[in-house]
Amino acid sequence: MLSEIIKGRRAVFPVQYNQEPITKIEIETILEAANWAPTHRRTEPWRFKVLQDKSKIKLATFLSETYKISVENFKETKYLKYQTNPLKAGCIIAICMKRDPKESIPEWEEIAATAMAVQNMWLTAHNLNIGAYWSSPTIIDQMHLFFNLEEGERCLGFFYMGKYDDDLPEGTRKSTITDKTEWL
Ligand SMILES: Cc1cc2nc3c(=O)[nH]c(=O)nc-3n(C[C@H](O)[C@H](O)[C@H](O)COP(=O)(O)O)c2cc1C
Repeated sequence: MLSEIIKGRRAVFPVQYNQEPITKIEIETILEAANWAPTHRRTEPWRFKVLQDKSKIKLATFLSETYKISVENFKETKYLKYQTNPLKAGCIIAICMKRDPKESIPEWEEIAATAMAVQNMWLTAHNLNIGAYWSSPTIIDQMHLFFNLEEGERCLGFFYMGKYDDDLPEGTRKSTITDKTEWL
C-alpha cells in the first residue's frame, strides 16, 4: 500500500548502514523514479551525480577540509562526521537543480520539483529496503568547487543510501495534520 510506504519511510543515517553493496540496478531504479516527478513547464530541473568508491573518498575529504577552513564555529565532531559518513554509505547521490536557462518559472518552483524528485527516490529506496536520507551540509554553497556545475546549476544536498539490518523506528510528528490544516 502506498500509504504504508509513505508512513514507513524514515531518514536512515550512515551509522545505521551495513556494508552490503547497493547494485547498479537498484541505483538506476531509484533514479528512474526521480525522473517521473511533476514539473512546471516541463523544465525537469533535477540533476544527479552518483558517487561510489573513490569519489566517495574524495567527497569526504572535500566536505571535511572545506568545513574546517570555512566555518567560524568549528566543531571537531562535525568535522569527523564529514570525514567518515560518506565512507559508510553504499552510494551517495548529489542532488542538483539546473535552472531553466529562460528562467521561465521562479527558482522556488525548480527547487520544489527537485524535492519532489527526491521524495520519489526516497520512497523507492525504502520500498527496496534501502535506507536513505537527505543531507544538507553547512558548506553546500561551495560544492561548485568540487563538481563541474553547469551554468544555473546548484547543489542542494546529498542523498545518502545504505542497506541496514535493524528495524526502522516508528515515525514521529510534532503535530497532527489537523493542526496544520484549515478547512475553508
Ligand atoms: C531538504 C531536507 C534536508 C535535510 N537535511 C538533513 C540534514 O542535513 N541532516 C539530517 O540529519 N537530516 C536531514 N534531513 C532529514 C530529516 O532530519 C528527517 O527527514 C526528519 O528528521 C524526519 O524524519 P523521517 O524522515 O524519518 O520521518 C533533511 C530532510 C530534508 C527534506
